[in-house]
Order: sequence, then C-alpha cells, then structure tokens
Amino acid sequence: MKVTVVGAGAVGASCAEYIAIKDFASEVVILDIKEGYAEGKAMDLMQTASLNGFDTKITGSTSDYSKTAGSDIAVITSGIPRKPGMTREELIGINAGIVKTVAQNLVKESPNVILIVVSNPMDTMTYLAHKVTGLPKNRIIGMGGALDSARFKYRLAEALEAPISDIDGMVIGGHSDTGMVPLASQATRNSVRVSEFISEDRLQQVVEDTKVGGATLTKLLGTSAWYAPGAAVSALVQAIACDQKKMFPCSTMLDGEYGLSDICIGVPVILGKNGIEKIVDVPLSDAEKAKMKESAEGVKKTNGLLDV
Ligand SMILES: NC(=O)C1=CN([C@@H]2O[C@H](COP(=O)(O)OP(=O)(O)OC[C@H]3O[C@@H](n4cnc5c(N)ncnc54)[C@H](O)[C@@H]3O)[C@@H](O)[C@H]2O)C=CC1
Ligand SMILES: O=C([O-])CC(=O)C(=O)O
Repeated sequence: MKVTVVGAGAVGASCAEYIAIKDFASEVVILDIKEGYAEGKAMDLMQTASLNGFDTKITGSTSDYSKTAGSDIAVITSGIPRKPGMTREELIGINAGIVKTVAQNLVKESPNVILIVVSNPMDTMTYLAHKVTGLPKNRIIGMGGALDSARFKYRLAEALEAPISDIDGMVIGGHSDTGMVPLASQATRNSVRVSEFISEDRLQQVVEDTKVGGATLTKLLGTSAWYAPGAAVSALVQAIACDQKKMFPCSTMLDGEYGLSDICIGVPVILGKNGIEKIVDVPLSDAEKAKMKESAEGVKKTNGLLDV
C-alpha cells in the first residue's frame, strides 16, 4: 500500500505521522514545492520509526511526481491555511490553482489512485478535483465531516461530563463556519439521546461551538489546526487501505442523494478498498433538511467562483 501526501506543512506532516504510527502502509511519499522541505520532514519522521515502532518507509520529494507513481491513495493538503478572522472560502483564489495542478499531476502518475482532498475550501476543492481529473466519483473523497464529527463528540463529552468513548454523533453538510449540520437530535451516549443529559440550550451551544471549531483553533494558534485534521485524514486512509467498510461523513459528489446534484458536500459514506462504496441515506428532520439545503446553497455559491 503506497500513500502519497502532497503538502509537507502542518496537516500533511501530521497526517503522514499518524499513518506511519498506525503501521498499515508499506510506503508514504511526502511531496512539497518548497526545496528540501518534504525530504526533511520525511527524514525527521523516519527517525521516529525505531522509537514509535513502525516499519512504514517514508520518503520526501520536491515537486518530483515520478516518486509518487503507483500510489493507491493520495492526500492533497497543499495550499494556504487561513489566518484569524478569515473564512475558508477566502482561500479559493490561491488554493484552486494549486489543487488543480496537484490533482492532475497525481493522476498522471497514478491512474488508479483514490484522492482525498483536504485543502480549503474543501467541498469546492473536492468538486474541482472531479472537474479536472474526471475520476469516478467513488475515488474522490473530501475530508471535513470526520474532523467536524470528532470535534462535535469532543464538545458533547465536555457538556455531558462524559468520556468521549461514550459519545456518538455526526456532522454532515458543508465544511464551513456556517454550513456544518451537526445532527444533534441523533447524537447519543451509549444509545441514549444526549438530550436526556443536557438542556436544549446547552445542546445548542455545543452545536454552535462545533460549527466554529476550526475558527476557534485558528484564533488560538494564529493558523489553522493540524493534529485532529491529520488524525481524521489518517482514519480515512486506514479505512480504505484496510478495507474496513467504516462509515464517515465525507464530501462526495451527489447525484440526487439528499435531494442534491452536481455538488460535493458532506454526507455519511462507507469507506473500503474502492474508496466510497456507498452513500448512506440518513433520515433527517425537516429542520435538518432545511439546514442541509442552505448549506448546499453556500457550497454552490463558492463553486460558482471556480473557473471550470
Ligand atoms: N479539510 C479540513 O478539514 C482541513 C483543511 N485544512 C486545509 O489544509 C491546507 C493545508 O494546511 P496546513 O498544512 O496548515 O498549511 P501549511 O502552510 O502548513 O502547509 C501547506 C504546504 O503546502 C505546500 N504547497 C503549496 N503549494 C504547493 C504545490 N503546488 N505543490 C505542493 N505543495 C505545495 C506549502 O509549501 C506548504 O508546505 C489549507 O488549505 C487548510 O485550510 C486544514 C485543516 C483541516
Ligand atoms: O479551520 C480551518 O481553516 C481549517 C479547517 O478546515 C479545520 O480545522 O476545520
């Protein structure tokens, strides 16, 4: 199993580290345009191998895509992150050009690759990857909902004063400050609805904190987050590499599902060796349906800024 990670920055390096530590991939190639940067990150990570007990071989490349040839999975994290006060959508001007070139270069070297798009604005970058590569829809996956759901569970555990392992919950919709749809009415603590444990107001606060999870961290860090994003990407990569058939909300091209078409947006999917193996239709309340529709309108507006 060969995995390429494009972008050796904060998220790319974190994701490569988690993949290596889990020790399921034979090879990870990190690629960046900054001279020597990916090679340096790869060497540093390899020097953790005997300490962390993994055999994954990590190598770096400065813009040489021939080193990525034959990748089974490629993760696109290249591009700029936001600064405090910015929205993810504001990154489109720079990141669209980067994601377009990177996706095309990856597919040229690895025609059977499964792409995982991370660069923001992620739903629109996932849509762009479709338009510029023409890969089948099961092989292009946007990572956002897995991270947003992890943040939702963190906030729920905090509110319920419960261990996170007791909590289950999911966030669908667009990966944006306003577009996320945390499915609060369906979240549970060991099968019991979380509304049995906290007030409606507290639950609403959890929802709002979840939606601005990325912005909150950006304000604290001065740039956007990387540990949880890296862990979320590595979980998707592992589900595909190990054919786990796990369910995650991911951004995927919809063709009528959830009443939406010609859009990539977060919905629950089953991930296995073929990438997205199934889109799961979860029954939504009328309020959740309305939020999903509004979220899709936002993503479509951003897609409209693309030159495709
Ligand atoms: N979808 C999600 O849930 C998340 C998305 N992100 C997004 O991921 C992206 C990366 O974030 P960070 O790693 O924090 O940024 P970073 O600035 O630390 O790293 C980005 C790297 O991309 C490289 N790069 C730029 N153009 C390139 C090109 N054409 N080819 C190869 N490499 C190139 C840069 O040299 C840099 O090393 C941002 O767009 C950010 O908004 C970040 C966190 C979560
Ligand atoms: O907030 C950002 O810009 C980065 C991101 O997508 C996240 O951490 O959710």
